[in-house]
Amino acid sequence: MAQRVAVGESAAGPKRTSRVRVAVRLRPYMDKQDVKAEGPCVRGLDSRRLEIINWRNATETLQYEFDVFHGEQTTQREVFVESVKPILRHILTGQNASVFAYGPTGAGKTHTMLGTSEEPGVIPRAVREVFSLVRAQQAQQDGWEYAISMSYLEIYNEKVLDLLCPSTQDLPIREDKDHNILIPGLTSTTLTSFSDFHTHFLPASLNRTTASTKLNQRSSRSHAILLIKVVRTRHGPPHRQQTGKLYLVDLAGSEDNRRTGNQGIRLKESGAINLSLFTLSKVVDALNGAPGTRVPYRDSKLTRLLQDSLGGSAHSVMVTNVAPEYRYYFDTFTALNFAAKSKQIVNRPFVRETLLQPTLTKGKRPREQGGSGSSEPQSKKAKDMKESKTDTDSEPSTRTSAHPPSPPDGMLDRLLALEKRLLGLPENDLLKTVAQELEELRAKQKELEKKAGMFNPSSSLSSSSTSHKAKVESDGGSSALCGGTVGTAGRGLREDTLFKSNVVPFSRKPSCARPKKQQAVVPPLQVSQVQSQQCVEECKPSLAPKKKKEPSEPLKGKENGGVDMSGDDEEDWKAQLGPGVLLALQQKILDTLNNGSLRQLKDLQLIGDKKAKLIMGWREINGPFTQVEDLKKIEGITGKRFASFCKANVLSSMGK
Ligand SMILES: Nc1ncnc2c1ncn2[C@@H]1O[C@H](COP(=O)(O)OP(=O)(O)OP(=O)(O)O)[C@@H](O)[C@H]1O
Repeated sequence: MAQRVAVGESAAGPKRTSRVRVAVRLRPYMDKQDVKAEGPCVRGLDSRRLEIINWRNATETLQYEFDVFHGEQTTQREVFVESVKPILRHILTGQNASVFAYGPTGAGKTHTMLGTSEEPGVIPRAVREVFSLVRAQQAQQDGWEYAISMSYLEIYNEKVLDLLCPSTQDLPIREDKDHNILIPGLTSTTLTSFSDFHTHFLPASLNRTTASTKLNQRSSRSHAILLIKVVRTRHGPPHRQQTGKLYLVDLAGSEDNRRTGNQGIRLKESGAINLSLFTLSKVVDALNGAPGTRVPYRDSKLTRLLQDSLGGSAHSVMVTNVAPEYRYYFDTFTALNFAAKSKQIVNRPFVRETLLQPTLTKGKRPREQGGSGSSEPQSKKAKDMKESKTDTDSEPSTRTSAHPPSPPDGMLDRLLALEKRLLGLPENDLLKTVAQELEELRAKQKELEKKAGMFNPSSSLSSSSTSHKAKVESDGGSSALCGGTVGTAGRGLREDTLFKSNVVPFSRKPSCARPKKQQAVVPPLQVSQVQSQQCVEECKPSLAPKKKKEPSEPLKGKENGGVDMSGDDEEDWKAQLGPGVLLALQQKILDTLNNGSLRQLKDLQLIGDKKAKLIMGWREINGPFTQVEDLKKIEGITGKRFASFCKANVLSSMGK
């Protein structure tokens, strides 16, 4: 009987493990992607390290270290030779290998994996290499007979589609008793030469689902997975067969739909893409967590399919593609954190081998069975990072940090959690959150209506007096990425400490100047008629007269639009509301601050994209806000600004 044996458990030697090798590739800077001419926010330091400007303080950078860093000038050949070629030999000995390109949309994943006819990428180079490895083995007459085959599929909207046979419907993913992942019905085409591969692969690639989005004219809307299988058979005794699989995966890009401009079908695709990448990051989390943690492979088709390539049996290489322009900053930041996490995954390679029945006739391929087989110890992966040229942009002499550049323990968890939230909630969670929110609002409305009934019901005020649209100038919002209002003075001690170990001053002047002032449309302050009545009764001297001039007088808006309600009557309005109402409304704001998604935070008055992200970052690092006043600990939120925030949001939520 045949049996699959983990390399580590073989008699051949002590336990050996193979971890996921992480390479990061920085795409060349593209003018057209940088409409504000802000320059790059990421740069290479050496053949393993890069740095990115700290979004909390533009005078600092965050440094990361990976197995390999491929700078902007790296050629396709160099990427292949340094990051991919070393793992390919394993598939000739019954082991699995996988290469997957991860990263934000438009950062260069397809370029890396597929490339062009002038600059072929990892996929054509890897397949060519497999053929030449097999030829070399055959030339040695090692007693094995080799057969190479390919399958090609895409996961589109959580459906597995056969790219070699596009008419087939969603294919099932199965696992056999040896935990091999199988896709019954998936076309498998035998290849006899590299040109054979070309013949089948090129037309199949055209079947892949792509579309134009704001960020990429030809954006991959699916995860494409090429499977190259090498089966080697020994016909003399002992009759054995080994199957090695190579997965070459071009993942769809993670997307922030506020930037892609996706709508309709694109938005649905994007939801599926983000969900599967989110699951991928959960899988990575679990693999890095305590032993025995449940790994949620089954939560998405992508992770289910990659199950025997990630954290399992494969020699894996993840090429994380990042883009240097500021518009990709948060995508880059989260991708780097994801990659840094993945670096810790440990795989345990094993040989997939079947002992053949002696009666097997030549040419017949037996079914894979469980059973014992010999295992081949995998040689420990050599640290063969050759020192490549130093990125010309880097200025190591100006750096003073002697600390290891990778983020400190614990920080990664928090950053990953932040990443997940920034990627957006899964659709179901989002719906639940919205439903819950609506429920609360209804209850609040009832409560307010009840209260309103207690005041003079005949008194009325036109709602137009409090509802106003005005174009206001942003305060120059000063992107957090560019320093702007983000100073260091207000930064919490803990945040300072956390970053101290791996941040150094960015040695050149940050190329981003303060952003140009933006025009923002102020959403109407929705104070309902009910509250208006309440105000007239309770706050005659202050609020009522002011309402008259509000529509014609643009208010000072901050961030993404909002109203600056600060003024002489700062404390008056609180008194007018009454302590009970005020407390309830403040609690609601506090809940949003602690639990709100990025979108919900941005829905708060005077909170724009930058502040919302700062709030998320703050609570990731410091835990929940204990009181609304804690907001003052966020950089750029001064006492005055906080007062305006409170007033605008309390009044605004009364209006809801
Ligand atoms: N290393 C590189 N050198 C030159 N051009 C590059 C490089 N990487 C990417 N590009 C170019 O950048 C653009 C976007 O790259 P690509 O389509 O590969 O991104 P992607 O990450 O696959 O995006 P998506 O996830 O939306 O499919 C393409 O025009 C591509 O040719």
